Amino acid sequence: MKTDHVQSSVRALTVHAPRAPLSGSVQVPGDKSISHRSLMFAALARGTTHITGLLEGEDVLRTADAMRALGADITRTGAGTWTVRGCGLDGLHEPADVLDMGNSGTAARLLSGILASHGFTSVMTGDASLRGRPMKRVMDPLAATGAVFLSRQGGRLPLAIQGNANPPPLSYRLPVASAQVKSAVLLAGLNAQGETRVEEPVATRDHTENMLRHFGASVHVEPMGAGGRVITLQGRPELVARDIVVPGDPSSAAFVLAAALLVPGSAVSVRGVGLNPLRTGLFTSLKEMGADLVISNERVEGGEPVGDITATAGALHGVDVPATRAPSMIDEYPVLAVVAAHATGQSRFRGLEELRVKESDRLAATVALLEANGVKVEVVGDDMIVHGTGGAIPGGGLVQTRMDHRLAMSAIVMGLAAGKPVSVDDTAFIDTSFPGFITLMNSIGAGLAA
Ligand SMILES: O=C(O)C1=C[C@@H](OP(=O)(O)O)[C@@H](O)[C@H](O)C1
Ligand SMILES: C=C(OP(=O)(O)O)C(=O)O
Repeated sequence: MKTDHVQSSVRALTVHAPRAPLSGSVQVPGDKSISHRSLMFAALARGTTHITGLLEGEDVLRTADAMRALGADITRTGAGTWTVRGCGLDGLHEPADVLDMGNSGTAARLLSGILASHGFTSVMTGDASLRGRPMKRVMDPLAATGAVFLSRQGGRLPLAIQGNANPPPLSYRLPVASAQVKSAVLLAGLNAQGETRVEEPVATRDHTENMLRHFGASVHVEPMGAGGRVITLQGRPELVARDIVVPGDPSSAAFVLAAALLVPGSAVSVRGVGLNPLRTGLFTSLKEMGADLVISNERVEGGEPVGDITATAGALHGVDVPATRAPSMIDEYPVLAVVAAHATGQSRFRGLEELRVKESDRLAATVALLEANGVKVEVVGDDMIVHGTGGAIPGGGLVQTRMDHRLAMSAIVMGLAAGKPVSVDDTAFIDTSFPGFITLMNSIGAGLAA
């Protein structure tokens, strides 16, 4: 039986409400989406890229290992500071072993675009969670490269790819609102002669578009319909190394800010948070709930908007979040559901079908998290309806985190605001995206057993 290295360190935790309000000013680790892309694109560029603020979570370290296996010279020179000596577009070589992408869907799916458009054979696998997630959503568009894919039934890892070094340009309309699928197609198009085109009916995070432009590719984005976009990429660009500053991850800041909103008397600031408009749906939703959330010191760092966010505890009421907002907050629904459980009145989150295929079935897992702690919640089609307690989450339940880092962190936030302690079966997977989370939460007074 393959032992996934994160699973081998199960870390259960019982969370009690803190004796005093949370307070302080912190920084969260670098953005996971931008960190993955920094390593991948720097490896494809000519020259040496210096990265600061890289997220050193398990998921991103898997990407570093994979790009090394493909020939990039990647070195850690300090906390969050890394150097990548790139190979150029044609410089990657066949990996000598299976590429293990751990728990990371972003790593596996973006890398599939690179592997499909290089003239060698490679095999990707992952942990039990990732091996259960759909890869057909990238295999389908990437088939047009002429690459050959061999996967388990239903398009699941392990996946073997015999790539084509001279793919035709691709043209694809996304059937699901997925930045990972969009990015896989664009990455494959890098090696194609001609223009690759991706239509997305709903805009999704545009870190790939921004960063490819940063490295010198010709990428154009045009509006399409109501909220959609067409992205075009000119193939075979000369990608040139350029330094990268990774902002704080808003999907990680979400947990710290939510805890501050729920623990009475708390006020916490998170500095240097990425504020890419396609990542800030949670903050919009929290403000609609009446949250005292103040964004200050806005600036641009490394081409991305950044700001400091201060959350102050106070009364919250229910919110109706439209499906069109989902892509800009897709990873934040578990923790938003915890905030909604605390609020007064009903909240409805619409169009959550994509939650079913994350590290866990997050729709089912979030429902179970709430119900185990005495909160009434329903699923109607692809919508979740949370019946807020008005500040009296009963608690006292055990949360099964199902190898999902965001379930574990959401359960911890709930425990800090519940009447009775909340038990979390395993916090180990938090290291995939937010190493040091428990230490950081204790630095603002959470009082978690380390
Ligand atoms: O492109 C990315 O970096 C990501 C896109 C999202 O997945 P989908 O694009 O599949 O929605 C998100 O859930 C994931 O955490 C990171
Ligand atoms: C879904 C997530 O990441 P990935 O798809 O990379 O596993 C996440 O970080 O919530």
